[in-house]
Amino acid sequence: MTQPIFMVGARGAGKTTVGSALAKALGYKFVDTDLYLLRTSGLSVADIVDREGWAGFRRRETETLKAISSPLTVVATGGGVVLSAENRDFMRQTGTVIYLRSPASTLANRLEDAPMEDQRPTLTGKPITEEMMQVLNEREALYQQAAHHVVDGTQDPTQVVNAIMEALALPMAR
Ligand SMILES: Nc1ncnc2c1ncn2[C@@H]1O[C@H](COP(=O)(O)OP(=O)(O)OP(=O)(O)O)[C@@H](O)[C@H]1O
Ligand SMILES: O=C(O)C1=C[C@@H](O)[C@@H](O)[C@H](O)C1
Ligand SMILES: [Mg+2]
Repeated sequence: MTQPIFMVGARGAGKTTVGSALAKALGYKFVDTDLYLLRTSGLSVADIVDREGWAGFRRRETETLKAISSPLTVVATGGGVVLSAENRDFMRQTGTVIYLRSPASTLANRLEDAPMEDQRPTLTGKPITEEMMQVLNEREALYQQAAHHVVDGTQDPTQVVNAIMEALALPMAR
């Protein structure tokens, strides 16, 4: 299997953390749409949203997704990548899509510990637990629709990597 592996899920799901560990375990390259955008434009998500609105950010995200996806690569996506049918189709058709699934309470706890507001400006204006409940209500079906494999993301990152390897029927990481 050489096609890209796309990590999807909500903010705090571990797409960046687990995706990077998975790439290491597989000897794949690791890329991240949020970090690529930050590095290439010099603008944080909050900066882009201030200047261009969420629609501008989503346009850039779609361009980035297509530009950085290549064989033997793990791609950590942004939490909202599944909102676009174009993105969902692209990922499903060109790669293997892993949905890292955790309840809103787990996501909110992680985000409270590491808010990174520049990269995660509020989506709803609500407190974090309510925001994550609303986001999952709105997106759960889209994450499921995009995914080839749904993996429990509540375990520690090494265990999540091993669960993904098992789902992909690959030898386990040590
Ligand atoms: N499996 C895990 N167990 C415990 N903590 C985790 C796990 N995965 C991620 N974290 C922690 O949760 C926080 C968010 O993780 P990460 O940045 O990887 O999420 P993300 O899905 O990439 O979010 P975003 O959509 O905002 O980019 C980090 O502080 C990270 O250390
Ligand atoms: O869930 C979302 O909509 C987002 C998640 C982050 O990864 C960033 O892509 C951005 O903050 C938007
Ligand atoms: Mg991330």
